[in-house]
Amino acid sequence: MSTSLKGVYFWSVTKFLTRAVKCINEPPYALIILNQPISRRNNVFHTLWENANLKICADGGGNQLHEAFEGTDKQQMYIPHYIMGDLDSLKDDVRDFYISKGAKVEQDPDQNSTDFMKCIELVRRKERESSVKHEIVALGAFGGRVDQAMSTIHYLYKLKNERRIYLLSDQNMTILLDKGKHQIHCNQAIEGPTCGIIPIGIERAIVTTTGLEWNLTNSSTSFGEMISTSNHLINDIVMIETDSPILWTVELKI
Ligand SMILES: Nc1ncnc2c1ncn2[C@@H]1O[C@H](COP(=O)(O)OP(=O)(O)OP(=O)(O)O)[C@@H](O)[C@H]1O
Ligand SMILES: Cc1ncc(C[n+]2csc(CCO)c2C)c(N)n1
Repeated sequence: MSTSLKGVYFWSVTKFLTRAVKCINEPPYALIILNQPISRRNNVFHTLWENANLKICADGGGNQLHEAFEGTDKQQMYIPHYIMGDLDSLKDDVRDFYISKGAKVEQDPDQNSTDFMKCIELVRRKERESSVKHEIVALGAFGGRVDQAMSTIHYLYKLKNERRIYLLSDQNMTILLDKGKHQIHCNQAIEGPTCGIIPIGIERAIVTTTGLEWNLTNSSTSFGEMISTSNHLINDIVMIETDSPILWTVELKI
């Protein structure tokens, strides 16, 4: 994944939530809607949707999209390009509704990969056709099944050298920071104050931070030793240097 000349990775985790109009300077992204409730109160959904180049529902994610806007005009507005998965969750009436509105429904029965991974495979396929590289925003990544949440984090690891993936849930944005230096641009009107640095999937990490209330300085972090949760942003720029991949998670005020 690309870094600046100084080898620093730049992140703007709220850029998706604040873009008023499609911005040509930002990399295109694919929005993947997972099978978790979409809150109608979530007033950034429209922004996320409008700015996405490719809109995909992962199987039962189609039911969630349909249900979230049931009985409103918006149900007709939010038509995904694809519904993809093994399709053991997509309801027949939802499938028929979206097909009638022009969505493509694709079934992949493979029982060794999740619907989320099938959606990522679809993004890869579309990229081979168009040579456009997408970042990925996955909506509804946490809040339900723990095995699904862990599987999603596992894919962050698998894809860490391929592309940026942002996991969104109702109250959080989560990304994987690979080993190296990271400059995270936070918009405190939307993000924080609460954040965490989670050394999951590795033995331990040595981490140094600035911009947090409880900074780490060459601190060793691992499960059973110390992990930084319930930390607070105190700056719009957070710097994190780590010798191993770690999760960065920040609360959203949306
Ligand atoms: N309870 C949940 N919590 C978090 N994520 C979920 C949950 N349920 C589903 N997902 C995400 O939404 C995607 C689509 O889920 P769906 O319920 O349609 O299929 P599934 O059969 O439960 O999942 P899969 O086939 O991927 O194992 C999953 O691949 C997963 O990424
Ligand atoms: C070691 C191992 N554990 C679990 C599964 C089951 N599984 C993993 S992804 C998936 C698809 C669900 O739509 C299913 C059934 C497997 N195949 N291999």
